Amino acid sequence: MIISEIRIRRMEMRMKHPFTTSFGTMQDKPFLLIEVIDEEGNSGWGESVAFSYPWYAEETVETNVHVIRDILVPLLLGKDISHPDEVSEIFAPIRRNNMAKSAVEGAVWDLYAKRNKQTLAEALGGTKEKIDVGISIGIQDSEEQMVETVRGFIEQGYKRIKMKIKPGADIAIIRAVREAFPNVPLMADANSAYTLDDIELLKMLDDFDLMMVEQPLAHDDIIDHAKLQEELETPVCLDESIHSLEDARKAVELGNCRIINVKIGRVGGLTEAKKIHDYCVAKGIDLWCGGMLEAGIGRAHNVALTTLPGFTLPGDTAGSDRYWEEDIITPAVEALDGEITVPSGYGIGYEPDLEKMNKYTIDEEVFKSEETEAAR
Ligand SMILES: O=C(O)CCC(=O)c1ccccc1C(=O)O
Ligand SMILES: [Mg+2]
Repeated sequence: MIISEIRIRRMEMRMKHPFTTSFGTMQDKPFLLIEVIDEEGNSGWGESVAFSYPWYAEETVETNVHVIRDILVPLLLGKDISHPDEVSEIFAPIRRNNMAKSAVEGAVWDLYAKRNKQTLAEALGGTKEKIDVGISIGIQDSEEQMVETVRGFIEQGYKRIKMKIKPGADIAIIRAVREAFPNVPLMADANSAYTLDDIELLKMLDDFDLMMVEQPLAHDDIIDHAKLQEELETPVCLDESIHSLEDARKAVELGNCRIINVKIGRVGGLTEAKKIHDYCVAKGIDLWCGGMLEAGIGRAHNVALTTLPGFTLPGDTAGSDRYWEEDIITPAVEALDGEITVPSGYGIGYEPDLEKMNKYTIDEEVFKSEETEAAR
């Protein structure tokens, strides 16, 4: 397939509720959608998961616009691609900028699956018809409020509860939730808010039968987490530290974690995510698919990835209604009793709703290959 046209759409949506992590609070969500069009006029869609502020990773919406427009589009436009894996090879000389790469590569995966009359899940080698999902809950104002918020999501059927924690909002909150719900699968995500100096506090996590603690230490660490894991019964899960298969291999070989949260954007795309999957299956490391508060396109990609058999634990891919008044795909992603039914349509399997998309579009830049321009 020939990559004839690439479009960058700047979007701006507002989440229903603010989301608070150890870094701060988010509610407005600017992001990018990438549409890749082939010589037959088929299109595939990808979403950049970069935020407007570089608190989670170094990329931002603006760095993604620059890297996609000025570097990735010129590398890809007009190329004849037989498989999306070739996109990561074409992008390999560019260091990092994984969310930018992933947004473009994801659109090519969707396009490829559509051309092959396959679901994206099938194109990736996925096997599940339904996926188990959990929920990620931001830091709340009080223990009571956290308990009530957790109660609401348990009633909706979510299969595991993740709570954000930070110094000063950790043990007491976890204890309150565990006492209220003795049997619910529970975990905590620190988004790098602790250091090894906090080891005595972190060891207290072992009292609450948590499934795991996610990224307790520095975002760029793969040494101290091993020291921590030695001291903890609770499994450590890495999120921010893992950008590639190589990072995953080093983390596992050093004993940094027993579980990995895979985010497509953070690792540079579906091809790399699949490599991490295959490695972790071989090593017996549990996986789950993380979230970046995505709108429909990114959410659909997460659903497809989660159908791979190594995604053994419920992920953060909740239903669209947890985030948005209205999503930009039809149907919206629906979580029923903690499960999402994988759609059967080709590609991502959800239709982009252009009317709704346009409503939240700030602007669009269109790039056409020379052949496409000449044919007009
Ligand atoms: O519901 C979601 O999409 C995941 C929410 C979440 O935990 C999160 C949201 C934004 C940035 C980082 C993280 C994280 O997993 O650390
Ligand atoms: Mg996390």
